[in-house]
Amino acid sequence: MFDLLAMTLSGDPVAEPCGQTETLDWQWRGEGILELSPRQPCETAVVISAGVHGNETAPIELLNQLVDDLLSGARPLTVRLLVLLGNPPSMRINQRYVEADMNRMFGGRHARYKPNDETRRAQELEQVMALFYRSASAAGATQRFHYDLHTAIRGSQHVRFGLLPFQPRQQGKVMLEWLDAAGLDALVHHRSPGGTFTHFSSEVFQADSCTLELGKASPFGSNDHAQFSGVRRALETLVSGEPLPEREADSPLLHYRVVQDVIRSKEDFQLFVPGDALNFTAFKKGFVIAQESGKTYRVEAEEEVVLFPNPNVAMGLRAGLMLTKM
Ligand SMILES: O=C(O)CCC(=O)N[C@@H](CCC(=O)O)C(=O)O
Ligand SMILES: [Zn+2]
Repeated sequence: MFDLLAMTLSGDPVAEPCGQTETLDWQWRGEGILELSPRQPCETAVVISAGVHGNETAPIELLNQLVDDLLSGARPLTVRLLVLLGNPPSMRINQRYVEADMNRMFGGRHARYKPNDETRRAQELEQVMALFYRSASAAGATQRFHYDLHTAIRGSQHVRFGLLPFQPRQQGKVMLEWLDAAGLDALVHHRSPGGTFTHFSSEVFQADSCTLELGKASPFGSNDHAQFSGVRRALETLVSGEPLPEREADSPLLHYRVVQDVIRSKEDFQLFVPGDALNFTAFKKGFVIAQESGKTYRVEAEEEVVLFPNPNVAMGLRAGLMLTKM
């Protein structure tokens, strides 16, 4: 049977770019880009992406299994579904990216970079998403979701969490209930626009969008999928129109807001978060998080927690986020 991940990793041209099962039609729209449509009319258009960072393999495996279940008929499809494996060349070499981080390029920001495979791919994904949501709307699908699946570089005090892109409208109630049911430990609310894929889908297509972080990056085949069973179950219910699963978590979902974006903008940038600090480690007021000529980042609230601290990002990019509890 058609194996999305194997097909994408092989890089081979696809012999049959479209096909059907008893209940759905599928179409290979480009490398790692698969659209699935049920024969019945539906109100919901869903994009699920993974592999925008090539070394974040757990969600790629999870998504591949979901596609397999749909194509084999083990699971019914009741939504229009676009599945995207974001950055196949970086998946092949198990690296976050080849030349530049694609998850900073969306919303046309790819035009600010020297052209490369990743700028072209970001543009292609934007176009594919636009066509998908438009054609789904024309076919009567009015509700749009986008979940972009990632894993973190560091270990984390919250193993499963989501990041909601900044947007002026209220976050959709249906999505918030879904995120809770998926058993996430925390939700981070961005406070400014960014070049992420979910910011793009939220801003341009008014999709209910969330970046999901599932554990720590490991090579293909070495992921503990039991950690993400709630998210897998929630995705299954989403694509099959089933009731939400029961939340499997000991504690309620925590909410954080971003209070500082730490940007590496000078060569002498230094980050003072210890290399072994987990995501969501707390720092007290006054702690110097980072410094470069002309700028010092300090904890300003009584306590702030750090997310994605990384001194090795390219110039001009985010080297960490500071959050407070909401
Ligand atoms: O662990 C890290 O440093 C990064 C993990 C990751 O790729 N996270 C996403 C979050 C996107 C968002 O803010 O919505 C990213 O940095 O692109
Ligand atoms: Zn990522």
